[in-house]
Amino acid sequence: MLTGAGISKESGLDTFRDEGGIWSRVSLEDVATPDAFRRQPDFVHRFYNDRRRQLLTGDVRPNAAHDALVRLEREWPGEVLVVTQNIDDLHDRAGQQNLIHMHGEILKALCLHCRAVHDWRADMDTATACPSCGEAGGMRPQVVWFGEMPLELERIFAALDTCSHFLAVGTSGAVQPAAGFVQQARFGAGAHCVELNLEPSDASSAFHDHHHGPATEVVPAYVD
Ligand SMILES: CC(C)NC(=O)[C@H](Cc1c[nH]c2ccccc12)NC(=O)[C@H](CCCC/N=C(/NCCC(=O)O)S[C@H]1O[C@H](COP(=O)(O)OP(=O)(O)OC[C@H]2O[C@@H](n3cnc4c(N)ncnc43)[C@H](O)[C@@H]2O)[C@@H](O)[C@H]1O)NC(=O)OCc1ccccc1
Repeated sequence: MLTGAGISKESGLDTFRDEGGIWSRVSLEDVATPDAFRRQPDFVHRFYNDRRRQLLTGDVRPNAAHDALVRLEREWPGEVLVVTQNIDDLHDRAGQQNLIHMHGEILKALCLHCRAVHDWRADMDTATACPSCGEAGGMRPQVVWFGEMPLELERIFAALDTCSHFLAVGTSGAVQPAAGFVQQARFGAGAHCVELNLEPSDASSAFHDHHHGPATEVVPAYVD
């Protein structure tokens, strides 16, 4: 199972490429690359502080699509792996167990001095000190930026090589290597591939079946 920003849209979190999406307000080169963080760390911190605060406001919570994937996992214990491109914690809060955040988590922080990773719910800036080494100026959100290696790719590729079903939920298929997972599942493992998305994605042609509509409708309908 691969999920993207579309699964969290109905929980009140913006997607990236849709009308009025995040990348229509700010360019990814200015906030989601290592170079941007070197050039303008305070601007990057403000971007992630805003998204972290939005996630922690009470009215953003898992929706019926997140809950349906938890039911699927309970129905097929040990058989379901959810790989999310999302840095929010909605799958975690819904109770998903076998879950990989391949692009990191906004509620975690990484220290560039000592490489420690900490749970993080507060704002962060260039003066923030690392709870482990005490150094300031090296704290960054534990998220994967463009040009950086996604997390747990070995575990993901191993699952893609052996899966019988591959479902993609709420993703545009615009970003690699995630956008290529369907080809790997279909042609590497012979998996049956299903797209659950508001509209056809850039990778639509690689899927056997398509169920287009809001995630809170098409995911429970497919799972139950
Ligand atoms: C822009 C793109 C061309 N760039 C890339 O793909 C680059 C590589 C690259 C550079 N130049 C290239 C040129 C050609 C090809 C590739 C490249 N990729 C990388 O740099 C990656 C790292 C990329 C990670 C960047 N970080 C993110 N996020 C975390 C940060 C943050 O969040 O701030 S990416 C971010 O955008 C990606 C796409 O977003 P989606 O989740 O799909 O959201 P989007 O808005 O696009 O679409 C929403 C969809 O939902 C649908 N929808 C909307 N509402 C609903 C609804 N209600 N219900 C259902 N569906 C809905 C919409 O219809 C739509 O289809 C996600 O991965 C997301 O995490 N690293 C890497 O390649 O390392 C080396 C490597 C090489 C080989 C093997 C391994 C490693």
